Amino acid sequence: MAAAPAPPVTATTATTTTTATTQPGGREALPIATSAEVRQYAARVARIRGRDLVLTVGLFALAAVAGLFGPRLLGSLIDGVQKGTTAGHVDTIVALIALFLIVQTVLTRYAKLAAGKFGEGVLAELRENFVSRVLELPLSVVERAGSGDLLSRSSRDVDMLSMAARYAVPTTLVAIVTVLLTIGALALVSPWAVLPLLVIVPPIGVVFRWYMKRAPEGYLAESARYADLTDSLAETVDGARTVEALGLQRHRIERTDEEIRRQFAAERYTLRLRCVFFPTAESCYIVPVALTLLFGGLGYVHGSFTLGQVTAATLYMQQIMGPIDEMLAWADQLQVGGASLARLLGVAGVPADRQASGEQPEGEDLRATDVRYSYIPGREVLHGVDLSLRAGERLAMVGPSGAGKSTLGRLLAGIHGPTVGSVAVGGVPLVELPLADLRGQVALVNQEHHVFAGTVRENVVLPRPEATEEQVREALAAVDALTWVEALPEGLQTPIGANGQTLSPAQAQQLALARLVLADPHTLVLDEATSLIDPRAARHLERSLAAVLEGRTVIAIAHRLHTAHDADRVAVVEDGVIAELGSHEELVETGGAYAGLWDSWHGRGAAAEQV
Ligand SMILES: Nc1ncnc2c1ncn2[C@@H]1O[C@H](COP(=O)(O)OP(=O)(O)OP(=O)(O)O)[C@@H](O)[C@H]1O
Repeated sequence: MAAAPAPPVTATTATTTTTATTQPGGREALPIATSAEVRQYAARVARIRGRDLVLTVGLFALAAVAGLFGPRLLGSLIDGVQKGTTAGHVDTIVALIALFLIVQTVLTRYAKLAAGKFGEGVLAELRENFVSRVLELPLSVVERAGSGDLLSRSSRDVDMLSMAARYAVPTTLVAIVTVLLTIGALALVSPWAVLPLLVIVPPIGVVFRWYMKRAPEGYLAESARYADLTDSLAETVDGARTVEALGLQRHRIERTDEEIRRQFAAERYTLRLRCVFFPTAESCYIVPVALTLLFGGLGYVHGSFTLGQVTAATLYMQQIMGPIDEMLAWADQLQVGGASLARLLGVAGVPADRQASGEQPEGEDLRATDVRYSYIPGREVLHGVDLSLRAGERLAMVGPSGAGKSTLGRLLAGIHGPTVGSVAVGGVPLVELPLADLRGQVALVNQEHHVFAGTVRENVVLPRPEATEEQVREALAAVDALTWVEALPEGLQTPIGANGQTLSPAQAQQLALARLVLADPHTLVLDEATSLIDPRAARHLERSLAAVLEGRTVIAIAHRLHTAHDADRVAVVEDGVIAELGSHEELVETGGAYAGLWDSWHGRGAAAEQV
């Protein structure tokens, strides 16, 4: 096969430190664990599951020992027949061969069972760790990495690893044990019988080293390219309407073609490695058998070996090639599994963006002190914001597009931690509160009203799984949603989301609001909560929202000036700082940016309501 150029490897070769790398499109891939970390993890698993591992290897070793009696007995049978023996002796040997075959079969069955238990146990633990690590990932990291990377790690990499844990690891261990025992059995037949095996060690060693030097990078690059492709496809599907509206089909197809080309190059590279490695290794297998027959035959003619010895040595030589082949074949799968394990473990290398200090907030006041924030290192979008809110206060944030209102809102809701400075509630920084406690203090309300696959009840109780039926109904009633929920075919138990009843955006938003009522935070940050919903639904929703806001501190990112007019204070955000802060009256009197906006709103009338 023609040599393919090696694809550029953006995933690290995992030799020194856990690393995040930049992907096409400016995305920052999640980190990949180093080979030292992968080895440490494997050693830890071997320690924790030592009993299962010893049982598995022990049973396979016993099965291999049982399998070694056959050739030896056959050899002695041939020698016996040659020298002249009784029919009874022949029958005994045949019965013994049959007995050892049965013992080997039974032991192999239990060994495979033990191997299965071991592999499934390792996999289950790894999956659980992975899921809990993914759920703890800082949102900012997921946003930077894109969903494709996470999706491919949780699907393709888990699949690859399950192949390795279920089959490659146990089979390789068994093959190693079987090869060692068979070499021992060969040496017992005659120390000379081991020599033909040594002939194939150099060529297989060379090609194996050549392969192992290239394969880890190759498989990591293959996984990374697969993640890029998944990302690109997911982006196209998510943004299908935008693609259609802006006529971007050609552009998206070209982008996908490019991703496919890169993935193809990565796969062709690893295929080329396999095309060199496997044929070379497999063509070596026949050599020791041929040499044993040749030199064994010569030795027999010269009287150095018996026919039985030659038969036993040839059978052992043939028998040993099976496990050697399995070792080499699974080495490939182990490489793939190792690369996948490095990608799964790498997720644990993402530093947490919050660390619970155990302190409890005293009071409900929210305070931002010298808050600075950068999405991309070196590109600050908030430049030192100070803001203090009393419990129960209503603050409206206004300002031009891109000024930093949403970013500040997300920091005030504790979604992201500030790069510099702090946002604290009752004296405790939000990033020092466990997530469950944080959601009971401050929450963000925005246009994202995702409906999870499950029943209406399951969707509402997400922040408080222990909520009673009565509390769920009260929460739904508070946002004016109980009537339509009860009208659904199975009421609270009606399946919604994927494969369930379809909800309107307003209904989905009401469920999100009911969730908030259950979480019961004292402070809410509203970001464009109703702007995308049709005006009639919006009015209905505003009533639901008003019920939720009642009695809470509210920071509203205001897109209508009347929201600002009705608020206790208004913050004008410009270029990442709070340029003006005061009540509507004070700001109008000062004659600054807000006064200008207010004048123009008056001047243009209701049509100019949008800021
Ligand atoms: N996820 C992100 N990654 C990188 N930069 C971002 C990200 N989100 C926002 N920004 C940048 O941060 C700056 C502030 O954006 P932000 O959305 O907070 O402004 P805004 O005042 O809320 O604007 P709008 O009213 O249009 O929503 C902008 O320059 C924007 O491009």
